[in-house]
Amino acid sequence: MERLKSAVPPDLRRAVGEGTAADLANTTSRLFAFFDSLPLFHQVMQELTDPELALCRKDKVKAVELKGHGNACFSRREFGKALRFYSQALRHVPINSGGMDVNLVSSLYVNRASTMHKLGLFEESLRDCDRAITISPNYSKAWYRKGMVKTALKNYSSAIHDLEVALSQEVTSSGKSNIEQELKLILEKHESVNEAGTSNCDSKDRDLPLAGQPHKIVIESISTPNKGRGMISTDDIPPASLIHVEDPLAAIIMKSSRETHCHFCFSETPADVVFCPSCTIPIYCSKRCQEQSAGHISRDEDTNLGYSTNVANLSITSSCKSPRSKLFAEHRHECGGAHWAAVLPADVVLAGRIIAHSIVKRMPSGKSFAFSGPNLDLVHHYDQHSPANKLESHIYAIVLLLCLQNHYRSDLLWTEDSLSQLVLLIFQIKVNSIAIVCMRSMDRGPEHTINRGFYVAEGAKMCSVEQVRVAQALYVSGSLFNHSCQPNVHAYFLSRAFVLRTTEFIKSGSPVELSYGPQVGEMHISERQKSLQENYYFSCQCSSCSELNLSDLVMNSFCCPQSNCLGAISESTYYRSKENFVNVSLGGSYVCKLSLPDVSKVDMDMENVAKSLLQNSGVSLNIDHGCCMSCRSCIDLSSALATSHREESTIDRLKKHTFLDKTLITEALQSLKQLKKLRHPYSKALAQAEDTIAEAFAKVGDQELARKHCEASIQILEKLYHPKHIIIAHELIKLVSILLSLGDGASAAATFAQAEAIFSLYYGSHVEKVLTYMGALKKAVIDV
Ligand SMILES: C[S@@+](CC[C@H](N)C(=O)[O-])C[C@H]1O[C@@H](n2cnc3c(N)ncnc32)[C@H](O)[C@@H]1O
Repeated sequence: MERLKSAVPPDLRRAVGEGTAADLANTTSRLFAFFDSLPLFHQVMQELTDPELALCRKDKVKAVELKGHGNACFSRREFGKALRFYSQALRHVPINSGGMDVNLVSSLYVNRASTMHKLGLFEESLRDCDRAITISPNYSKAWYRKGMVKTALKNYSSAIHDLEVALSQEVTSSGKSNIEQELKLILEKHESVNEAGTSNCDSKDRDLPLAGQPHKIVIESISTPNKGRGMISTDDIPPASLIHVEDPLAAIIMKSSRETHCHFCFSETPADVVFCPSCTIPIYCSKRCQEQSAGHISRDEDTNLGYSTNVANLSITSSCKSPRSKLFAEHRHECGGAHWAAVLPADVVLAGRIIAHSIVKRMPSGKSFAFSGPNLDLVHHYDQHSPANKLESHIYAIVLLLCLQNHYRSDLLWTEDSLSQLVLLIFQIKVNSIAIVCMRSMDRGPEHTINRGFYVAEGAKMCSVEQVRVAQALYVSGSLFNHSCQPNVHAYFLSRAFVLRTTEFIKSGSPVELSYGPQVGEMHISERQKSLQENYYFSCQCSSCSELNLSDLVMNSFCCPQSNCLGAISESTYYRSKENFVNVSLGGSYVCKLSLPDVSKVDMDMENVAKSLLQNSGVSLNIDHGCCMSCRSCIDLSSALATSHREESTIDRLKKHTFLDKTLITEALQSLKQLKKLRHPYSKALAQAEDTIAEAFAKVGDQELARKHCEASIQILEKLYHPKHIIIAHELIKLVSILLSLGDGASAAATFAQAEAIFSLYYGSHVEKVLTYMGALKKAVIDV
């Protein structure tokens, strides 16, 4: 794309960069006319759309070669490596009905099944056997392997059936006698051992979980004076109520998760990963996801296959009704050899999926029709974008349109207006799409340092999760929720479904707002304002951005040099006007204007931290950066900052080392001591330092000290966030595992109950679905 960008002449570049949304018809058609006469453009389009040049074509020769490597590793008993080679072979082998070499594909499934059997991955192995049998029902080796895995699972009667089928299909006498021997052994075991339950081997290929039903709560979209449209509640809503469940109009995996997560449901892929039948790019956790994403669905596509969540009970009035999403094979138009979808940025490919969805919905069979995108009526902020962004999106819109036309051929006619619509859609996606976040389990050996993780007693499995952004999606109704830095709803995902739950009581008529990322306690007001302005083009006026609050005062602050003063010293300058407003600026730039909280409601912490600002009403007052907000003593801020960064990075070394020696911990403790002299006792830097040190002590087995530092971290976090914030629950979970290791069952149970109560507020009945470790931890707490 850089080649195309630099070929655009300066006058056209200027016209595009300085143009507004009203000029789009003109700027897009001028740029298209320029590209149409540019040989380089046609070369780029050829590279992107010609299947002969595609890097993602199926390749039988390569598949055979990879199978050979797999076989060699298997004979050397390098099963992990063999598994990877067989999977890669399956990725490259043609598996669509046209070019499929049936014997090669089914032997690959069976070889992978045998490898997974060796690795103890029984469920996965059985699924591959079934895949081989579906393709080659008379394939003796597939039935044999299936029988052997069932034997390992002690499911003898089923294993006997499978081996009998294998025997009836086997043609070689050596093969027959081998199966007969196994059968004899199994029959003996069957007589002496009780039967195990049947395994749910094909569960992966069955239905995805339902997201659950939202409460019958009415939220509606209204027009607000300064936030555009927004959602409000038309009823009182209790805390922890499920208020919204929605499937995406379209979604796309992030590049960083392409090799680890299913491209349809976005869960982590199992060992028996499934590939696209026509190209080598997407990977899926099951055949079911593959079919939904790439097409080839044998059942009626309009039938609800069990995954889509039912939003029928959710009353959303006015213009924000979500179209009942029909299943649409969103990868189908990208497939077929060309690799443009793997090369273009995710938001551009997402725009392509939305257009393809609308094309497929309206496509009258056998007739050409004019392109027009879906009328999503979403904000785009086109005019506020930088000239570079505008030019880039123009180029992507032209390229995408031609890629789509290449797929739909003469069915798709387009006009200048089509290009303007596409540019706007790309900008709508920038502001309205939502990152799908999943909780990745980090269940490794106890030697690993973890994020938000915890350890249980010696020898037990360590369970932990970290948040990963796996995909980007557009939700039609979900796009109408505005932002607050102190949200009253929590958003999470069940597979592709977007779920919203209230975290506090919401009075009828109040705004229902989620966080776009920036939150009080997580980010300082200056960072929140900057992030929201840069990404969403608004200046936040939520309650936490319009009134002075403790969290913002202390989060990045230093402590006062006067020994008995709890005042905070900030990098920001606070100027209080006679009208009792406080103007905040940072590094000479204005940040925002805040009102003073009602003095009668100010708690002691806040008063101690910012006495000067709160008490001298009716006079103007300047608290310069580096000066105490309570007693106005000053420190050398730049030297304090430099020392703090140095000490923080000494402590952070604990996270980078797998094996912690005594010196590292001693140095970290020294740094913590220095940090405590510098940083305000409620500052984020101290909370993080305490947390890192707690994890280090847990790792080396000193659970008493781990407990002490973990509790210190929680105490600070309770000042920065409110005590029922989800961050506190994650920290409490760490404390539970430390308490379990100490054998303090009573404290562990009480702390677990505290964390569980907070999580229930955020996830309701979905707690264990989202935080998969909770079930095991609960059991550990009960068992102690
Ligand atoms: C995902 S949309 C939300 C719905 C939007 N208000 C509408 O009318 O379609 C995001 C945009 O809404 C506006 N917005 C969201 N939260 C806001 C807030 N707290 N204050 C001001 N504008 C806000 C901004 O223009 C932002 O770019």
